[in-house]
Amino acid sequence: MAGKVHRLSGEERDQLLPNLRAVGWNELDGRDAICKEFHFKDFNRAFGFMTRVALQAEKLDHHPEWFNVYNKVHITLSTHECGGLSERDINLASFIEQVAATLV
Ligand SMILES: C[C@H](O)[C@H](O)[C@H]1CNC2=NC(N)=NC(=O)C2=N1
Repeated sequence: MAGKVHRLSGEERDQLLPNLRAVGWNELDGRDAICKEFHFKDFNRAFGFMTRVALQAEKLDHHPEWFNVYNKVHITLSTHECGGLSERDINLASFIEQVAATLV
């Protein structure tokens, strides 16, 4: 993804975050980032999910911080380039939701 990224303004957050909060994304304490834990039926589904997210992340050059144990995947999104939340995180979170909806 080329181009400048900026940290979301208060107004942008008011506009973009409620949809993600509604589906279980939370803002971190002490860090400008969002996170969510996904639960799948088994490891196979969890890893299938991660594979699909990984391929998209690579395409977007925007990578999740994540932790997997068996059927759980905990994901944190933030943009290093601007030191906080940007539109890229919102876009990747939306994609992640679409993938999860087909696998949970
Ligand atoms: C050089 C490379 O494009 C950058 O480091 C990319 C890679 N993946 C990234 N992933 C995330 N989550 N945030 C970034 O700012 C970021 N930057």
